[in-house]
Amino acid sequence: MSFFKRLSGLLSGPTPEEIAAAKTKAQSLINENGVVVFSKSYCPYCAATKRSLNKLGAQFVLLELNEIDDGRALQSALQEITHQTTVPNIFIQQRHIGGNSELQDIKDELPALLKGAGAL
Ligand SMILES: N[C@@H](CCC(=O)N[C@@H](CS)C(=O)NCC(=O)O)C(=O)O
Repeated sequence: MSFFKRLSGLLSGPTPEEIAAAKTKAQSLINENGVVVFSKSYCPYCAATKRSLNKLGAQFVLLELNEIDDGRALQSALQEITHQTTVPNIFIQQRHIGGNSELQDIKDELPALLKGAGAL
């Protein structure tokens, strides 16, 4: 992508077409994987989520939205799908868990959920 297209995207935000494409991508990722975490690499809540999942030895698909071209479009798409505006945005076996707080709230049932999702 050209520098100017990237800069104009940063200033104006994602287009409806970009959000629609991101929605399809997010939904496919969610449908095709046991555990998906939409994250930002500098986010402390995301770090806590990744730490918890890694501690249990879980396999998960991780997207660092601040590091990919369609990250902002994906965040808007996720907002439309889940009504959640923040990261981490976590899915286990196609179920929307929520953010890190919600993940920590279900810590006790997490190993069973992860096993059911084929992530352990
Ligand atoms: N209660 C939420 C807090 C998450 C949160 O505040 N995340 C920040 C990043 S550290 C966020 O998404 N801010 C808005 C943004 O980055 O667009 C959780 O436990 O996941």
